[in-house]
Amino acid sequence: MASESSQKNKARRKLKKRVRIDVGKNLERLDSLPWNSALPENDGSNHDPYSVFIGSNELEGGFLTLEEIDESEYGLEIPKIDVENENKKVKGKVKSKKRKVSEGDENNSSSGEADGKTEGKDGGKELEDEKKKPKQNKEKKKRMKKKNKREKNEEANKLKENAELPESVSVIDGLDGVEENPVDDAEYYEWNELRLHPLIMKSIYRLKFKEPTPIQKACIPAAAHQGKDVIGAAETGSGKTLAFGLPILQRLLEEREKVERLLTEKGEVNERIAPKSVLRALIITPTRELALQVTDHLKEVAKGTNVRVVPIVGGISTEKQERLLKARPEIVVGTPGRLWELMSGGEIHLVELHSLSFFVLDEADRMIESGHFRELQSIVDMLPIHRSTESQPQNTQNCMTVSSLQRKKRQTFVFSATLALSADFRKKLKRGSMNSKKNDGLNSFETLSERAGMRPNTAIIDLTNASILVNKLEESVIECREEDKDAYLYYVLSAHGQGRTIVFCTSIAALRHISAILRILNINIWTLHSEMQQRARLKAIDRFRANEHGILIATDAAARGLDIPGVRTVVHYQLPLSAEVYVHRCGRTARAFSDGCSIALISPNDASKFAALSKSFAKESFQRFPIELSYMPEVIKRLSLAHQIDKITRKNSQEKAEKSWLERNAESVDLVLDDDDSEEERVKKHRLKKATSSQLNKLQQLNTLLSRPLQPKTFSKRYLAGAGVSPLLQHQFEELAKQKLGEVSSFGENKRRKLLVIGQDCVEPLQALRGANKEPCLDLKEIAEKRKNMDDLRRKRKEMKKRLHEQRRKQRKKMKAGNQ
Ligand SMILES: Nc1ncnc2c1ncn2[C@@H]1O[C@H](COP(=O)(O)OP(=O)(O)OP(=O)(O)O)[C@@H](O)[C@H]1O
Repeated sequence: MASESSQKNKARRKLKKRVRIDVGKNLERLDSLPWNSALPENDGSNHDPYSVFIGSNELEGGFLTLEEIDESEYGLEIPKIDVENENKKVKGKVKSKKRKVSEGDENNSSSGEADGKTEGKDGGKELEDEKKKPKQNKEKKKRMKKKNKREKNEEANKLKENAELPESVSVIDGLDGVEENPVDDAEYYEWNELRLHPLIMKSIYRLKFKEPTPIQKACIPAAAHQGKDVIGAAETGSGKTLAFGLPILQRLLEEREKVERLLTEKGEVNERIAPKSVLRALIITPTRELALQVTDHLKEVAKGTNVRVVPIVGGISTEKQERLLKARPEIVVGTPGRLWELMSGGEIHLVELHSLSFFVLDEADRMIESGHFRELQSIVDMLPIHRSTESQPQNTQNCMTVSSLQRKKRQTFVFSATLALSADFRKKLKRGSMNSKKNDGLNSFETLSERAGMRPNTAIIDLTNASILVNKLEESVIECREEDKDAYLYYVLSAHGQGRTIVFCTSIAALRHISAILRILNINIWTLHSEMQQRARLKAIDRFRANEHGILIATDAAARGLDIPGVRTVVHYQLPLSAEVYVHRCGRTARAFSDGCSIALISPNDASKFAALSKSFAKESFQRFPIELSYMPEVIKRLSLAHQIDKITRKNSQEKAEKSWLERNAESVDLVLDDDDSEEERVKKHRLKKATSSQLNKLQQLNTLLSRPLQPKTFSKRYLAGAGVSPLLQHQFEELAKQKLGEVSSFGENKRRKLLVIGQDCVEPLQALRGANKEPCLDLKEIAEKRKNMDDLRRKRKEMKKRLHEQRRKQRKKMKAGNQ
C-alpha cells in the first residue's frame, strides 16, 4: 500500500512539474525561448503545402507546418494578461524590480498549476503513452532536449548581452526551473500574440514599436502562419511594409532553423545548407526612393538575423548592383526597370527563380500605370508557374539540397493604400478560378496578380475607411486666384513654417517656377522630380530629412511611399490628377500614429477638379485654412518684387543660353563669329545692362524687406497694436510676453531687435487650423449651387442672344423682301 501511494505521489509530483513547465511556457517571452527546440516532428499526415518531408519524395517546401507552428512551445495561446489582477496580487509584495519579475513568475506558475488540475487527467494517459514509445526514440529526445537546453541558455545569454530591451522587459535565466520571464509587459502583449521569431521581436523592442498596427495584426497571422497570399489595403503610413516584411522574415527564419534542426537530427553537416545562395523574396516598388526605403526598413528589422536585403534600382551603377547580387541576398527590393534590365541580361541570382517563395507588389495600383507595366509584366512572366505536383524533388534519404528544401509554393503579396478590387475579382479569388498566364493585354493589377500566380483563398485585408484618408489628417483649403497662389504659399511657409513641409506640384514647370520664387525670397528649399539625377534626388531627401523645418517642393514622384518622420504639412500647390494621388500625397503626413495637415490651394481653374475630388471622398465641406489678412500687404509686396526679379533672371539666362547655342553651333561647323556687334546687337546689350541694374536695385529693395521677419500690417516694430485676435497673433503675443519677462533680467539689451524677432515665432499650420474658428467652411453644396446658378445664367444669356440674333435675321429678311 505504502509503496503504491509513494509511487502515486511520485507520479503526481512528476506530472505537477510537467504541467508547471507547460503552462509557464505559455507565458514565456518569445525572445527568451529556444527557437528550434522541441518542435514536433512532422508525421507526414498533414497536407499543408509548406510542410517538409525529409527523406520522402514529397518535398514541397521548407516551412514549418501549421500544426508545428501552432503547437510549438512559444506558439501556444498566450492568455490575456489581467493587468489589474496581476497588480493586486503583486501589490505590497513588490519591493524591487527584480523581485517583481520573479513574483510575476510565481504568479504565472501558480496559475499554471491551477490549469494543470484540468490537464492532469490526461497527464497520466500521456505518461503511459510515453512508456510505450520505443527506447531509441526516448534517447533521441533526451539528446535533443540537452541540446535545446544548451541552445536556450546561449540564446538567453545572448539576448541579455545584446538586446536593448525596454526597461520592463528582462530576461531571467531559465535553465533549471525552465521558467523564464513571463509576459509582464502589457505594452508588447499584442506583438506576442503574433508569435514572431525572437530575433524579430528583438528588433521590434529596439525600434520601440509598442504594438502592431491594424494591418500588421491582420496580415501577419494569415501570411506568416497560414502561408496565405495577401491583398492588403490600408491607409498611408499604417505600416504596410512590415505587414509583408515580417511574414517573409518569419518564414525564412523558421525555415532556416527547421532545416538546421532536421540536419542535426540526421547527423548531417550544416555547411551543406547554404540558404543565402538563392533568391527567396522579390519585392517590387514603383519608385527608386521607395525601393531604397523599403530596403532600409527591412534591414532594420532583419538586423541580427543574417538575412540579407539588397536594393536594385535605376540611377545607380549596374556594376555596383551586380556586385551586390553576387553576395546572393535572400531578399531583393527593386524597381521594374532596373530589375528587368538585369534579368533580361541573364543576371544569375535574379533569373534563378525556382526557389522564389515570396513575390511582393508594393503600391500595386501605381505599378500598372504607364512606364512600369511592360517591364513588370515581363518579370511576372518569368516567375515559374507553381503547380501542386511540381517536378521531382532532388532529395534522397541521406542527401538534401538547398533547392529541394526551398522548393515550395510561392506566396504573393499585393499592397497599396488605394486598391480598388472589383467584385468580380473578389469572387474569382474566392472561387479559385484564377487563370494565370492566360490573361493578357489587360492593364490591371488584378490581371497582374493572376499572372503572378495568386492562389485561391487569398486573404483580402481591406482596412481602408470610406474616405481612405488617415483619420489624424486635418484637411483644409485656401481659395485664391491662380496668380495669388505663390503669395499664399509664401504666407503659409513663412508665417507658419514649422515642422517639415512638402509642397506638391503636378508639373515640373510649376515646380521650377515656385522653387525659383521661394529661393529669391530666401526660403531654404529642396526639390524632387523625375527629371533629376538619382544622386540629386537622394541627396534632396536626405537633406530634407535632416532638417527639422525643411521644405521639399516635389512632383508626384514623391507622392507615394516616402516615409519621412515629422512631415507636419502637405501643401497642394496644384491639385493632383486623381483622387488616389491626392490620398498618397496627403499620406506623407500624419503617419504611424502621428497627426498632420493638408492645405490645398484652389483657384477658379481648379474648380472642376476640386469638385471631382470632393465627390470621390463624398465630402460636403472643407475647412478653410485661416489666413491672417494683415500679413498679406507685406506678402504681396515681396512677391511682386520676387516675380520681377525672376522674370529678369529668366530672360538673362535665356539670352545667355541662346548665345552659347549660337557659339556652339558655329563651332561645330567651323564658323568664326564676327566679333564686331551689329547696331541691333549693341542696343540689345545696352538693354540687358539696364535691365540687370534695375534688377539689382529691386534685389536690394527686396533684401531690405527680407531682412526683417514677415509682419502683419498692424504690427508695429516698437509697439504692440491691435489685431491680436488670430491664433497666430495670439501665439506671437504670448511669446512676446514671455520674452519680455526674460528681458527684465537682461537689462540694457537692444529691445527693438528683440521685438523684431516676434514675427518669426510661427504656429504650426495644424495648430493654426485647430485653433481657427471652425465656422468658415468651404461648403461644397453652396459652391455647386453657385456654379449651377452661374451656368443657368450663362445658358439663359446665350438663349437670349440667340433669340435676338434670330429676330434681327428675320427683320433683315423682311426688310429685304419689302425692298424687292
Ligand atoms: N507597429 C508599428 N508601430 C510604430 N511604428 C510603426 C509600426 N510599424 C511601422 N511603423 C513605422 O510607421 C511608418 C510608416 O510605415 P510604412 O512606410 O510601412 O507605411 P505604409 O503603410 O507603407 O505607408 P504608405 O502607404 O504611405 O507607403 C514607418 O516609419 C515605420 O517605421
